[in-house]
Amino acid sequence: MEGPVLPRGAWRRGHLSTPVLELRDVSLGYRTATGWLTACEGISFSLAEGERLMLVGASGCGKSTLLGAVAGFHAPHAGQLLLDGRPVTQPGPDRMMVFQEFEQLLPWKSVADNIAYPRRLAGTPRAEGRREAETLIAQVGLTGFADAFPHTLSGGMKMRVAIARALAARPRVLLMDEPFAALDALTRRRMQDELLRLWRDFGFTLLFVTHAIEEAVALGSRILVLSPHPGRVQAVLDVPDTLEERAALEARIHRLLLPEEVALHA
Ligand SMILES: Nc1ncnc2c1ncn2[C@@H]1O[C@H](COP(=O)(O)OP(=O)(O)OP(=O)(O)O)[C@@H](O)[C@H]1O
Repeated sequence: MEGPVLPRGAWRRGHLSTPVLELRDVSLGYRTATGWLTACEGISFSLAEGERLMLVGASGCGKSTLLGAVAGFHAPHAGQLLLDGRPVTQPGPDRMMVFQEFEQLLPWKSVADNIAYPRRLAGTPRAEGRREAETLIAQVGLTGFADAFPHTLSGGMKMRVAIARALAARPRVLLMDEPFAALDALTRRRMQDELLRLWRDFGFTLLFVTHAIEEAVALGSRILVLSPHPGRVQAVLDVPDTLEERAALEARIHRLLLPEEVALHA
């Protein structure tokens, strides 16, 4: 197989010590029929180039809202949200999002055209976009499917296309919102391994939402644990290297997220 057409760190810009993403005391919420609903509050963290930060927390603690704010879909109610030191004000191809839904591809475009689409929008010539797409197709294990249409693919294959499309845009941060939650257990495991392999190839910066603690420990370099609704930062934990230490970290996060259940089993 050809080497990555997008070499490791191709879309890197800043100095290594400058955070790619920084949240300072960010609060987010929604105006509802009955008033203001705070989704999460006082959130501060920064994400360095090449880091893999996992957001975990109970359902409704604001994980997707937080990711959506980084994507530029919601403005903070309070605080600052900075990408490369500049406030995020709108969505952009520098923050590509991969969702859980299988139907996130353009159904009328082939696999290659879906993957090339963000680059085409950015003005990349068709032939170059196609060449990049074909290399990415090989890298996500879909050789032979460049001209297939999304409806002919399995859920796992669609997810591979969505990841390749996001990487094609060379985002400053790759945003993933429970991307593997709808896959069967085996495919999910395989996709987790593939994501780490792609990360080793490309060195992208990752912000990943999951409520699966094992997935967070398997994929993250750091884990941010949010408290239940409205979400606040409960802990930010480095993921260690050894299996024993990782098992201990999983147990610790379980205790943080499910204190009652742990007490029941004590
Ligand atoms: N469009 C919306 N309008 C009003 N309230 C919303 C909207 N979207 C989310 N919320 C509320 O904001 C809070 C946070 O929701 P969010 O989806 O961010 O949580 P989450 O941690 O991602 O949950 P889950 O793990 O179940 O996906 C919840 O109380 C939810 O009901």
